[in-house]
Amino acid sequence: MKVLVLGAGATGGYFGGRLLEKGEDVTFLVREKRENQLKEEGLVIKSKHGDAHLRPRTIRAGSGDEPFDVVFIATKAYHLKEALEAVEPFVREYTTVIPLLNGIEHLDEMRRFFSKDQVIGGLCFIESTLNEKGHIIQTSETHELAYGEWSGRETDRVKKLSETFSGTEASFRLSDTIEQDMWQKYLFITTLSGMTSLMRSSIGPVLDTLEGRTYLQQLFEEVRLTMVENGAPLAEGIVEKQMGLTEKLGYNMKSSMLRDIEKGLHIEADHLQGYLLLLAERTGVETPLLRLIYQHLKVYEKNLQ
Ligand SMILES: NC(=O)C1=CN([C@@H]2O[C@H](COP(=O)(O)OP(=O)(O)OC[C@H]3O[C@@H](n4cnc5c(N)ncnc54)[C@H](OP(=O)(O)O)[C@@H]3O)[C@@H](O)[C@H]2O)C=CC1
Ligand SMILES: CC(C)(CO)C(=O)C(=O)O
Repeated sequence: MKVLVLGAGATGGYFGGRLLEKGEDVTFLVREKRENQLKEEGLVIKSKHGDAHLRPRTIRAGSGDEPFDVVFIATKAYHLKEALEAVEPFVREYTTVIPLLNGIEHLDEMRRFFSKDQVIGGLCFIESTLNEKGHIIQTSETHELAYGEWSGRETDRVKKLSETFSGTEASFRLSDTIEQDMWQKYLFITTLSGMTSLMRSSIGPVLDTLEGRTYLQQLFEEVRLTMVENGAPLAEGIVEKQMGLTEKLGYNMKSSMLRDIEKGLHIEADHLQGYLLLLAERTGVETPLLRLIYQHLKVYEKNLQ
């Protein structure tokens, strides 16, 4: 299977790199600076699951229209439109497109570019970042990429994907509840990134204070209610489950949003917290803490300009 990864950053570089390491036919669609970095340094993964030093094949936007069987979309949400324009010529009607972004709003944009049938569900659980040399630094125990049909069915195409993804160092999981998985990850990441960014702290110190835990629970509840009122298929008891998961995170665990803030980079505030506020307004859900967090993130963005 010919695999194209759009974006050789922290997530795309990691999972695409693991497929390449296994011997799959992987190409990365990149921009000039990253292409040069990959030529000079190679695709370097430093991970608790084993390091890798790879020489990937890269292509650039406008460099032709070679077809691919599967395309991973692994950019930040604020780069999505340009990224989709770049990848479009490499997609055919038989191509399966798998998004790795956090959130939900990108699905609308992707379905405008490709047919509903081409885009399946996808997400990843991983802590990964790029250092100043462009090396991928992967620090979490979990390094899982989940994908699946919206119907949950094990179709021929996802069976073929499973074969391609099996035996890889990272964990690729075929899910029969991918829509629910994506909403639940969205609940988790909006809360975790919102709280750790607001507090400018990893999760440990936040949980170490009584008020921190109370606010975390309140934020989970605001987001859960917003999602449920907008028809999201969340499981019963999801807040208790995710509070439990959060308590088990390492003391120094940070969201990728906080890591980006620490590096002075752009963040996905509109895509994550902002979109939820729109959904809350649409259905009349009160979300005071989410509003404060969004305002805080917008002030950070304003100061970047
Ligand atoms: N990092 C993490 O731990 C996790 C991240 N996520 C989510 O995954 C998504 C991707 O995040 P992440 O991998 O961290 O982001 P990164 O910024 O590390 O990587 C994104 C990559 O996309 C590239 N890119 C952007 N636009 C284009 C384009 N038009 N053509 C080609 N390449 C392009 C960027 O390249 P360039 O260098 O040219 O800008 C960059 O290398 C986000 O939604 C994030 O929330 C989810 C789970 C964990
Ligand atoms: C919480 C985590 C690390 C899980 O994958 C994540 O998605 C992020 O920080 O963006």
